[in-house]
Amino acid sequence: MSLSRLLRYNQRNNKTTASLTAEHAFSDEWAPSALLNDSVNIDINMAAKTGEALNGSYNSVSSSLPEQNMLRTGCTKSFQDDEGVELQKLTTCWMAKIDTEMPENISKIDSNIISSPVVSQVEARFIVPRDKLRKNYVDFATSFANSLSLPKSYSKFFFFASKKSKSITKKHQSSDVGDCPDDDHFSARNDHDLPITTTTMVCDEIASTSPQHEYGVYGQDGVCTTHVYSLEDSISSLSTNPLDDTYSEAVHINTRHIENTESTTHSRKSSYTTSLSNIKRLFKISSFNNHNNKLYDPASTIADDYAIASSLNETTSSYVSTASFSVMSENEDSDRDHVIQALYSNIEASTDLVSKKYKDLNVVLGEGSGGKVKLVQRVLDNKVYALKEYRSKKKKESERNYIKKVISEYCIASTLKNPNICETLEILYEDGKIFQILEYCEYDLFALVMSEKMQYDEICCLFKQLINGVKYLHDIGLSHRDLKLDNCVVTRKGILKLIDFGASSVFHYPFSSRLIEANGIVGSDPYLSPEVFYFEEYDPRALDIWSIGIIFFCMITRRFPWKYPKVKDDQFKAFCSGRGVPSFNELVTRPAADDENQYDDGYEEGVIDMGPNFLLHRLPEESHTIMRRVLEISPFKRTTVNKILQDDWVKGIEMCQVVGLAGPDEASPEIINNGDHIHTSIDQRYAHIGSLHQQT
Ligand SMILES: Nc1ncnc2c1ncn2[C@@H]1O[C@H](COP(=O)(O)OP(=O)(O)OP(=O)(O)O)[C@@H](O)[C@H]1O
Repeated sequence: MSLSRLLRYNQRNNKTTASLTAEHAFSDEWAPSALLNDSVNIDINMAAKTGEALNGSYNSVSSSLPEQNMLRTGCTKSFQDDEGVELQKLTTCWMAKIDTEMPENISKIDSNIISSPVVSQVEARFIVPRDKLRKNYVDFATSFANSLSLPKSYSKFFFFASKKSKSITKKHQSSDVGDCPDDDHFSARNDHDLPITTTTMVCDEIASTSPQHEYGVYGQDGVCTTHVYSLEDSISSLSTNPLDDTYSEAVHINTRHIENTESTTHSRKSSYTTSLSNIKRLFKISSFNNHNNKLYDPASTIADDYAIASSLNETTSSYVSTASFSVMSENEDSDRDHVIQALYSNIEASTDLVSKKYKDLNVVLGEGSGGKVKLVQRVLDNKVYALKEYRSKKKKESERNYIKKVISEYCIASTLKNPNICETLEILYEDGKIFQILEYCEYDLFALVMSEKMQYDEICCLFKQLINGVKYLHDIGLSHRDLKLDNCVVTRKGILKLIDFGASSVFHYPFSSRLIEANGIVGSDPYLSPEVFYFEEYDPRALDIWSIGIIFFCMITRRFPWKYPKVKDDQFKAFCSGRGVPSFNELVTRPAADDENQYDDGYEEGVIDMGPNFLLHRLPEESHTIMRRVLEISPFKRTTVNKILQDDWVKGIEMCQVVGLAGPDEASPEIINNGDHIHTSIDQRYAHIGSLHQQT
């Protein structure tokens, strides 16, 4: 299906491109296309077959598959396309050059149906030098006050004092091994103090009756204890383990948070409300330490940690226990209200109207759950920017929450300074609407992928830039949580930048070794990692890593691997199969191996129809080593952004880099193309999702 046909279809069906993509990516065309092979005549839908096997009473998922269905062959050459003209049309650009320009193991795909990737996410851990932290604090407070035309002294109202309080604690798992704060999942196997919630206690009870399902929660003695997750899918379709009856109860109790799972884009209720209080807390810590001119003080950190946990609870949706929430000071809450109202009043009172400063160029770049993004020109110097007009307040939404969401996103985005992060310049208010001004980037990655013009080297370059952008976020304690093609924009010179920090979350504060887990399902289904559906709380870094893998897959194949990562999805089920474990429960909770070289995910050379190979055989062979670990089902075994960058293939990617200062207000930064690849140019009419929609 060509782009225009796809979009017309989309329009006819009154769907967004993204949801269309998601639906189509998993049509019946997928499995057979992957399996067509001259040498092995398979006339069944393998995914269905695999699903059947998974539902049967076999000892293990791998043993459940009949031997004759195991394809072990060089699958690429024998691919047979029998869709005639339509298919030929589809394989015109770089896909047509697969045999010559891409690694041999990549199989052609028989359909041109592109998935419109929907992505999400934010935020990183913070182990930053004190100097850098102080600088961040000063930059943030100053830029925030400036952007709102606040007097400098006003920024002090932005930070709150924490209240010391006792809390019941629970040990939490971490996701990887290693104590080095600069490396990977730094907090692995550390104990983390978090207030207990009702839900976690319920699950603790359940888990204690089924010790073989315990995972990833390490006590001082190094023994795993338990964690919370719900497993309705595994029960319904995968597991044959009698102990799973216990899990039925857990599912019954813990599925309240699984909402809107059929929709492509998930609610951001919790994440939006997280950001402001968390970022205030984050800077409060630096403010505190700076003010007292003393080095890291564990005592103050504990108090701060507790305060962070309190403010974090504010962000969770109604199902979360209020045991810790209730101890949050009423004063603190009203302080916060006061500040938000004051900030809002200040924006409202501003005479810096958007219509006076920017001319609307009547081009819609994109539209999402957060609002509409348009092209504008600054009156002062005729420079072009992207203007994000936030959606209006919903009827049922309180004014406070609405303002908080908008300001949170702005606070985070405007603080980030990196060549691979889109610069946010200012926030403005006019006629009851709030606007954000962003650096303009000529293309979005979704449109570039849809153009079918990208060469392999260019894809790799953009992929490495994406990893670098995420590394920057993770290094400062922030996870994005909504990474997707649509949230990557690209400049004319081929520099990729991340946008949309509406779902981002802080996972780590300076001077704290504690991992702050995220909760809630945010983002877009195809990019979500499996644990997001199964765990009540999860490490948001691992979610970002998974989304990076899905984005790479989408760039290479121009389609989604599945609709969502749940075992009721046949494609995802096939991906989970053949891994030598009895149930999905075990798959998603497998702890990290002590010895990384012992990594085992069931990968088998030559198998193309199930397990990791289900995706890998569609990707360049050189990417397999790291992509296995990126798309690792267990978040505890999944790799980290630093390790991705250490991979030989990734290290060897020639990536375009910005040298000097980035951003529209700076003198033009130099861009170094470290290879001889070129970056695709596409007609501006097709350069953004918004304009694609307008064309149809
Ligand atoms: N700085 C920019 N330059 C060019 N295009 C942009 C820019 N920012 C956003 N866009 C376009 O607008 C689209 C929507 O932007 P954004 O993701 O910020 O909106 P949103 O409402 O938060 O979307 P979502 O539903 O994903 O939350 C992007 O996919 C992109 O195509």
